Amino acid sequence: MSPLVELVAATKRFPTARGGLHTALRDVTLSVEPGEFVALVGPTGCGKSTTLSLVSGLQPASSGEVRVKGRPVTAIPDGVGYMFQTDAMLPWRNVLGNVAAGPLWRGANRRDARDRARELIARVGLSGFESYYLHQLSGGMRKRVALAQTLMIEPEILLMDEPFSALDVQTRALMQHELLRLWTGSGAAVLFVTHDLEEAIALADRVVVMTASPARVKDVFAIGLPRPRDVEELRVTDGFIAIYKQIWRSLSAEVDIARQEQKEAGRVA
Ligand SMILES: Nc1ncnc2c1ncn2[C@@H]1O[C@H](COP(=O)(O)OP(=O)(O)OP(=O)(O)O)[C@@H](O)[C@H]1O
Repeated sequence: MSPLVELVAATKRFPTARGGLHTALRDVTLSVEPGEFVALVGPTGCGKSTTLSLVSGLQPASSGEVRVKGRPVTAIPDGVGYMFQTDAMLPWRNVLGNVAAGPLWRGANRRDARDRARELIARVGLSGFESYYLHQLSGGMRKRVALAQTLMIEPEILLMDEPFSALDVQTRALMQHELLRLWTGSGAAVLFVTHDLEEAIALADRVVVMTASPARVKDVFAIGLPRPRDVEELRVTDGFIAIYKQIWRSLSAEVDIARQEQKEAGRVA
């Protein structure tokens, strides 16, 4: 059986302002199996979001192959949910209206969409807040709305691009916990981009370390920590600390390279 998500020697080049080409990804080979949680970590600007945009069909690969459910990605594939760092909530709609919006745009029956939205609002812990608007919600509550919006399509694949990075430490831990709770048993595969190595280890089955730009896959680490996981308790266990040190050795070398390159670019500019 083919993996749910598969990149084979995927390369992405972007045109630069000076008329040249910038290689953001080079020969990235990566797969995600059904139900698997994979985290991508790498230095700032290395190409993590670009990897997600190839899988989501938002950007075509310049060369190589990108397949979802065994088929080449040419447009946004069915069954893919996307959650970004920024909120995707419409300020003029309340929580219920926002969560129901996606299926309504796709022509779903109004009552069915709203019933399902209510169900999901309850699942993310926001019962009673259906009529609230964006400005009446905390950062964590907005993330819950975003999760409910994404789950409305019952995604087989969840692409998450630093979804919790704007949150304070406590709310972030709470949302990580909520994500694991909602993901467990859903059967969905997750491809999760983060700057935060602790977050990657706490959540994922595998952590993929990407190189400094252009991004390649440097190392892949299997996270054998047992589930269910308590993301806060886990961080102080010997197993967590041991795998953290191992991955950090790989990642920190790339962070140093990226910093050095930035310094040199600054000197040239
Ligand atoms: N649409 C685009 N057009 C031109 N260049 C782009 C485009 N999207 C990304 N890039 C460039 O590709 C490189 C990788 O960007 P990307 O956003 O994928 O990195 P990242 O690892 O997700 O960054 P961060 O860690 O800061 O979120 C960067 O140099 C970026 O400027």
